[in-house]
Amino acid sequence: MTSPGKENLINIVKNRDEVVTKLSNLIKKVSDERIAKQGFFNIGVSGGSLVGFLKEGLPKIQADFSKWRVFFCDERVVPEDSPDSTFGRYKQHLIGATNLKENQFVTIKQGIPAAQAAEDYARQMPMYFPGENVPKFDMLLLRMGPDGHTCSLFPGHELLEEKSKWVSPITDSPKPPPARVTLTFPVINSALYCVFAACGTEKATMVKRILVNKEDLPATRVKPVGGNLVWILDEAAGEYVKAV
Ligand SMILES: O=C1O[C@H](COP(=O)(O)O)[C@@H](O)[C@H](O)[C@H]1O
Repeated sequence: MTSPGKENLINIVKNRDEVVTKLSNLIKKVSDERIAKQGFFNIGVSGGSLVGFLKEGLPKIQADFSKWRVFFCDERVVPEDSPDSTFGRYKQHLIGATNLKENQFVTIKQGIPAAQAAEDYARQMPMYFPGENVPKFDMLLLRMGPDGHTCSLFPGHELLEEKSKWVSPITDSPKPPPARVTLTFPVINSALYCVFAACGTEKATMVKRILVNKEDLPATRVKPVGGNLVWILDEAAGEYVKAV
């Protein structure tokens, strides 16, 4: 059961194709609502397998992409043409496949140290979130790594406790590459929608630790205050979880 206007917290669908479809339809719905209300849609995207989901799903939806402003939940401090560059992968797979243009991506500067890149990214934000004490994204598309990390927020790392910065550098990421820039929890938990999409048996145990056991892991700390938290899982990833 869902409350009116609220999304299901946990959605379990049959397979990866249905995850992609459900995710894309939710993005379209929220994009339409936000554009009708404010004239634009501020979305934050993650890297990893999400790029593949969006590459398949977004070309099939009729969203007004011209009104989108695309930010990065995290980014690796590497040249844009590196296979590790999240922007590089979106540029390769989404621009052209959708009506999104390169200048709609709010990118993280490369060729400078992570600390400066994080400052520069944070400095760009007020332009897109005028008058907001903390940027309130319309939607953040998140992933969960095998250790429970999300964005570039890793288990046990001091960045989990960051309370004031909107964006932080990290230079000791346990997952390579080590230098990255990430949104912090104050921003993540201010979003209107935080959406995790995950597939496959390899995610099942970590999904259980987060959604059933509620262990204190980075992905468990995603709890948007006054917003919606949505998980979209296939049957394999959701093996130990009940849809609610
Ligand atoms: O390094 C990263 O990994 C996580 C998880 O990615 P996935 O491979 O499990 O899809 C991702 O959320 C993050 O953006 C990325 O930098």
